Amino acid sequence: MLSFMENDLFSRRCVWVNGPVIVGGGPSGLAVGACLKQQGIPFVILERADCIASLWQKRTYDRLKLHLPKQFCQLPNFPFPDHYPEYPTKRQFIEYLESYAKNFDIKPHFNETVESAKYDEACRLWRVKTVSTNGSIRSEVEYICQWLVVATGENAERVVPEIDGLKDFGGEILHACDYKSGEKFRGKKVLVVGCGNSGMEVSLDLCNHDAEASMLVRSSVHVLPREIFGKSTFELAMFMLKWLPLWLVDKLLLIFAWFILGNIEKYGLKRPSMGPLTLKNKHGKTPVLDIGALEKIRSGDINVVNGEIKRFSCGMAELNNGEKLEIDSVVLATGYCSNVPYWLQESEFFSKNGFPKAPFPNGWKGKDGLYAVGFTRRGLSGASSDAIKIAQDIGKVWKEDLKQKKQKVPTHRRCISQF
Ligand SMILES: Cc1cc2nc3c(=O)[nH]c(=O)nc-3n(C[C@H](O)[C@H](O)[C@H](O)COP(=O)(O)OP(=O)(O)OC[C@H]3O[C@@H](n4cnc5c(N)ncnc54)[C@H](O)[C@@H]3O)c2cc1C
Ligand SMILES: NC(=O)C1=CN([C@@H]2O[C@H](COP(=O)(O)OP(=O)(O)OC[C@H]3O[C@@H](n4cnc5c(N)ncnc54)[C@H](OP(=O)(O)O)[C@@H]3O)[C@@H](O)[C@H]2O)C=CC1
Ligand SMILES: O=C(O)C(=O)Cc1c[nH]c2ccccc12
Repeated sequence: MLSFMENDLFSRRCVWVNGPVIVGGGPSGLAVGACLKQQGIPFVILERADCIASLWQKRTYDRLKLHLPKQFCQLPNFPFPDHYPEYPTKRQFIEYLESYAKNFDIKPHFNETVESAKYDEACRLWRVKTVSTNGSIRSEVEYICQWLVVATGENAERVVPEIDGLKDFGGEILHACDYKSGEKFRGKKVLVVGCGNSGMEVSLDLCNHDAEASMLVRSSVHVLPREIFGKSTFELAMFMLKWLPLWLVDKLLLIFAWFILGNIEKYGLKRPSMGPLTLKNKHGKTPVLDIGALEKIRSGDINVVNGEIKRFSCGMAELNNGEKLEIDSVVLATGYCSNVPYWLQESEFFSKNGFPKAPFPNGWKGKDGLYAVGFTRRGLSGASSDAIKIAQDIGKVWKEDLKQKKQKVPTHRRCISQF
């Protein structure tokens, strides 16, 4: 390790990593780490936050629960405790991840943000640069490694739309990732922009805290019941997909949804023309799994507003159709995006939107030792299947290298023993 300090406020180091560098200490990074540990392969995880799974610990609301049953959300080689409910709470999921990291003795480097990563053709190694600040001290580290595993997630950055007049609005405007609870909005008129799972659940939470929630739907949305005839919709869909084509499973899901939820279009929730799983596969748009918002929409407690925001003014949102909404606060449940294009200098494997170009199940491996985990648009189960494949793939090369090194060892040992 080379290390030098230029002055008190700035340090720069260069570190050789024997094994892969994993960028991101969320469920995906931890899963790869655990699978590598099992093969005795060392690695370094770089995490920009001061904890593991920062999305879950810092950027989600209090009432959040997993919306897929627990068997689809557990990471490799470490099941959820038996006493966990079918849909663990956010706290339980975080505790599970903490014990996962402890069980496999995974210790990420916290507070280190990867700002660039580049393959050095000359030495055939990756150069990964991180920045961390501790008070007034800025530290830069360059990690050099043979393998780079991208595990920064599909939800790395918030999407904040540019809407005229946001500055003139006057009330509170926050993204869903900063929303914790409806407590502080009691009695307030809140506009929730977006009707994905976040928009629906934030609206429901606001309602449960006696706030007046309006939810803006600009295009369309698939709402499915979380359970169909007592069985999880997701599980049922996965089961049907073993025997039936995607389009047919989509049709059946919509028939069941119609049977259980009725016609939701009359509440302003227009369904997309593509089926729910096809849409998820093609465009990554997750269907809403209803956990109670629909009932509040039916009863009129959540007010669905169709349209797009034209501009904000003082205490007001004006829509394209001329409608004006008087509101106190705005929650932007407008989704997330990948941040890979900001730091990874590579354009063959990753596309401009920060997702691997190859669709599932082929988007986990690039060339020159580059891997991606957790970009399958299949939630935690997709991340787990990527992690297993990546660790196996690295393991093969690792064992081969080890064999070659061992073959060289006797001569080396002889040399030493001659002294
Ligand atoms: C509200 C919400 C609920 C969800 N519920 C479910 C569910 O019930 N079931 C399911 O299967 N999926 C769910 N998901 C999908 C979600 O993608 C996964 O749960 C999971 O968090 C993905 O793990 P990940 O490690 O890939 O990404 P993340 O959890 O986002 O972790 C990525 C980590 O990388 C770090 N990072 C990012 N950029 C950098 C950088 N440049 N340098 C260093 N570190 C960096 C981040 O700080 C973060 O800790 C949910 C998503 C959201 C937003
Ligand atoms: N309990 C759970 O497990 C939960 C899981 N999640 C997951 O987290 C991920 C992210 O979900 P979510 O945060 O809901 O994001 P999504 O990307 O799913 O939804 C974003 C919503 O915002 C709308 N939108 C975006 N920009 C604008 C704009 N400028 N004006 C009006 N509307 C806009 C979109 O509309 P349009 O369709 O027209 O683009 C869409 O309705 C998903 O995978 C989801 O399943 C989230 C919450 C809870
Ligand atoms: O909640 C998410 O973000 C997920 O990605 C979980 C998920 C993967 N595939 C799905 C299909 C229907 C509903 C949720 C998911």
